[in-house]
Amino acid sequence: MPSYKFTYFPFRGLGEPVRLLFHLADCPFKDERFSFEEWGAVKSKSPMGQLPILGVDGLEIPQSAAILRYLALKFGFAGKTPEDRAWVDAVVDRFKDFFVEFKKFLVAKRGGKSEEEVAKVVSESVVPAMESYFKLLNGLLERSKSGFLIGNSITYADLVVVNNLETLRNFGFLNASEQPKLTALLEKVYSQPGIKEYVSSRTASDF
Ligand SMILES: N[C@@H](CCC(=O)N[C@@H](CS)C(=O)NCC(=O)O)C(=O)O
Repeated sequence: MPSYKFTYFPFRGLGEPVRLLFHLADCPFKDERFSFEEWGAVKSKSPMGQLPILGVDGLEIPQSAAILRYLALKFGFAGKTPEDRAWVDAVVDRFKDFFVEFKKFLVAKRGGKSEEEVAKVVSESVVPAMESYFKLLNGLLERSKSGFLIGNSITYADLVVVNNLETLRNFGFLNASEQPKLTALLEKVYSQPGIKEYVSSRTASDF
């Protein structure tokens, strides 16, 4: 088995789905978490100037979605058919579209903007983007026989979506009574062997 090292910051962000995938697959890896200072010292030598980065026997692979797709194909969580794999990629790409809008909220909130400015970002960017994104996810779950987003078993699309749903829940954008299907997906993914133990022991982070 290759030696895996996964490097990201000490929060969930774009890195946590990869950590969840390693735990789901029960595959050992070095979970390296850089402070911003540690990252600053090595950023210029990194492949694309950003984290996360996956090390595989010394080879560095950047970009969260590329890392997830690479590992999920190896571990069997990328979708069982070519069509399912295409839809898994499509859902992750759709998440990225949503995240462009949602990130505006995180930047405003963490950048010390006033309550009014944050509220403007929420009403102009987050709420409209969330409506269409949630509509897609609910539609997939309505048609799903497995309770997962695509096909008959868990895929890395579920991990990406659920990690972000937790962030949305932490900031008050998701509640169980309004979004029962999305909440059920979150609970189903978090109850998977490997993930369940990891989630119950990890350090909580808002995002
Ligand atoms: N498209 C990239 C985005 C990566 C990204 O935005 N990384 C941020 C943290 S979430 C980062 O490295 N920030 C520090 C920096 O740019 O120096 C991916 O999905 O991996």
